[in-house]
Amino acid sequence: MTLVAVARVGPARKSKPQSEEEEACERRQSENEDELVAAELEHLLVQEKIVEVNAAMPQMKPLARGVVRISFADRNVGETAITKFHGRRDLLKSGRELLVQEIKAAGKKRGRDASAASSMTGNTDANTGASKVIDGAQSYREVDYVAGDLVQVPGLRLLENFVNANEEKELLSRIDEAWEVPVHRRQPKKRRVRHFGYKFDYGTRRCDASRQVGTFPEWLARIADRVRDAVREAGATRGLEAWDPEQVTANEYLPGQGIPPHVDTHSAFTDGLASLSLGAVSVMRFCPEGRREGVVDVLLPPRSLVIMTGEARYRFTHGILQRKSDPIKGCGIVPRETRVSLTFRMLKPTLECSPCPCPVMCDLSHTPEPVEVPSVSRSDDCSESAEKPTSTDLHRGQDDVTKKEKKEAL
Ligand SMILES: O=C(O)CCC(=O)C(=O)O
Ligand SMILES: [Fe+2]
Repeated sequence: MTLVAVARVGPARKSKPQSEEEEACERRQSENEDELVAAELEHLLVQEKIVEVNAAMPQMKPLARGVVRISFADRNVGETAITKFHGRRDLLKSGRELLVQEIKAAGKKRGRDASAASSMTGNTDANTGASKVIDGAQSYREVDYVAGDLVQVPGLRLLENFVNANEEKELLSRIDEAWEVPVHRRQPKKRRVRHFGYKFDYGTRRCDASRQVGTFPEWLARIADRVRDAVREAGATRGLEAWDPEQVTANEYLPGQGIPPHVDTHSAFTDGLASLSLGAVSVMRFCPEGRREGVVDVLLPPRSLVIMTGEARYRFTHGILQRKSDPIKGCGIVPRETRVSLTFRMLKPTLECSPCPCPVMCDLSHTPEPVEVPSVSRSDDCSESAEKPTSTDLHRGQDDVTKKEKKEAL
């Protein structure tokens, strides 16, 4: 996979030239200058020990005035370079600030250059040089710190400081006692997981309600009670007064690890999901019906609880991009650290989803009501016989997770 960074140097260019000749001269100079910037960047990659001398160098291509596109064949090298270069004024001989304006995985998609070029024409905050939303899921976006009710994703709620630092420490050490050895071929190969209450089956994306793997240990039951009260309160208008978590999954995300966009299986879990973040900040991406338009990135601070009810639970996919750093408003590009999450869910007594709040994201078949065709027999809504593609398959626009990784990582 190729990673593309668009580096831009400031400040603004010299005053407008008077004659055609001066203009041509200026153009030549600026073309030269951009070649020089490209050469300087190349030199910097070696100097900063990001690539080795004689190693295959990233490709540098001047794109427009003061803009250089850098293609990295190696994702890690690209991300390291970007983390080290962004926002620095001390790197270029000219003393101009280096801004990494866009970074994305280059695919075979057409119009790639056009999107890169459009990102240079006014999408940059003049004061900070930070990149704004450029192209939905295709690019790095700066994530604002969002808390409280998140209006763009109805039913999403973030409660900060849900546990304190001591509780966080204790939880982390308890979870760390016994990570599971992957047994299913689709169980995440890289991300470590642990299940409480019921095992999650990565093949069916459900829990086998007949196979309880024990009750919650005391340390988890205490937190589960608090999560129960918070979800009940958040979902009071949706009839979640009796919500009680029965299954908990612990996930460990090392830098560069994530979870593909998905909706938790409609037929297996009730409305109301909650996830507690521990250890480090991360960014969760929500997409309406898995589409890139309307994507919302939400910062999850450590010790916070994110609650999904209604549309957030049934209609929006949620996922964590596989990144080594996240651009966070006011903090710059923040390297990822190990995050552990505890996801609390309640099982449905039987596999059903009726009436389904969002049939396109449902794992069960929802056949439209028959319209005066008495001779055609139809299976009931929510029959298991005709499964739709999974919600993960329905997702479009995931930028940096390959199909294979998607299958493996969920
Ligand atoms: O890590 C998280 O917070 C989310 C995990 C998740 O979405 C899941 O286990 O279904
Ligand atoms: Fe989930």
